[in-house]
Amino acid sequence: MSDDAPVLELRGLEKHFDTSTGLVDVVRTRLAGGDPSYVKAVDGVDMQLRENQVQGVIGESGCGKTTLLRTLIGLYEPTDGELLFHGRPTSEFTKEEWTEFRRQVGIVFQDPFNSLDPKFSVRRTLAEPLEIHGIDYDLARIEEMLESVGLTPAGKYVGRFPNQLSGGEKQRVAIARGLITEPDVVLADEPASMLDVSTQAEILNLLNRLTDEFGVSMVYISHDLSTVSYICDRINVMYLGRVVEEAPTRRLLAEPKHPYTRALIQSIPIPDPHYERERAVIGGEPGDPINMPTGCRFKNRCPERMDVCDHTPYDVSTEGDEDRTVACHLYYDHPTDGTDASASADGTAADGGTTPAGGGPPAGDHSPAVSGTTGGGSE
Ligand SMILES: Nc1ncnc2c1ncn2[C@@H]1O[C@H](COP(=O)(O)OP(=O)(O)OP(=O)(O)O)[C@@H](O)[C@H]1O
Repeated sequence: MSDDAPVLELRGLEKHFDTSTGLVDVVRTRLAGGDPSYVKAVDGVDMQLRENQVQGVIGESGCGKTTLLRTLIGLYEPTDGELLFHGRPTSEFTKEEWTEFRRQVGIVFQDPFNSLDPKFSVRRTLAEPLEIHGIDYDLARIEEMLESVGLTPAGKYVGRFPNQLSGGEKQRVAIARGLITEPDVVLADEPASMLDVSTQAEILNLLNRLTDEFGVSMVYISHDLSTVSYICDRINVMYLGRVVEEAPTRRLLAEPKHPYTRALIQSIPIPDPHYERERAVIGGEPGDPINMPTGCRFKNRCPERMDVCDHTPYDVSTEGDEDRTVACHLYYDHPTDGTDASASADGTAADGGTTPAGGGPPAGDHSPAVSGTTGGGSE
């Protein structure tokens, strides 16, 4: 495995679900001359998780976050694309490599109330992954781990069962379980969302500290931009199965590019009654992941929709400095004669004359088109 490769890398990862309910359904669809329909839950995601980095994935319900996480864990086989761990494609893993992968990738689930086995004491909960992976341990190792997650004195907790723990304590046990095999990566699925606000803050602070202390990288998924912003180094904004913007957290918050990201940021509540801000409303419904809209998937809800958005899928731009990407036509020059705008991504047909639908200002008034853009959409 390559040393300078990202810990985890996704290349065009896809996970589509067949919506046919059974053989009869498939035969009926075929007889009617149709093809089976698929839910494109994850539809071409690229991401790199570097050592000691925390990558956030944010998006509203149904955008594909959980499916992405389950595919990363290996619970779902990708429909297409590749998942690489330390530079090696998981599709080539041997049985032994999968076992090692499972040791190296810890998971913290959203619901601490259901993710712990009610019949297992805290001691057994932490001992189980060590035993599965044939790692020698003693009680001191378990107690040390409990102390690390703030369950002190550890002796008070080892013999307890989940029903004797508060929600926050349960989540600390779940985090301890995720870290006890000393993984390289932790995948966290909204680990604070089911806890009360003060406990949420404690769990976020704990994760922040532990990723530093244990030197682990983390993918943190949530629908809540404020928690993601708090804990993540970089943020991936996901919409209908795709990442539409990726940037370092600070840059994404200070200068969001994609209209969807801007709306997400404007909808974060500010706990100050004297502060007035125009709250963004993301009108309309997200598109249907079975019948994806042609062109841009966000177009029906986008306040900056242009003609080109109707027929050409997202382009991806690295905005010149290679440190962030945005998949939006606002960052390209486009021809005005209706030809496929993806041709402009290489700069050959650029004219800068983008005309927003509905008579709005030209795209350049919002964000000038940039050079150094990469290829067109892939639909
Ligand atoms: N096993 C499945 N079979 C068919 N469709 C599925 C399956 N799992 C998820 N989906 C669909 O895939 C899309 C993405 O779902 P997913 O749960 O990944 O989104 P999400 O962003 O995690 O949403 P939430 O925040 O509500 O959990 C949804 O349209 C969902 O209905």
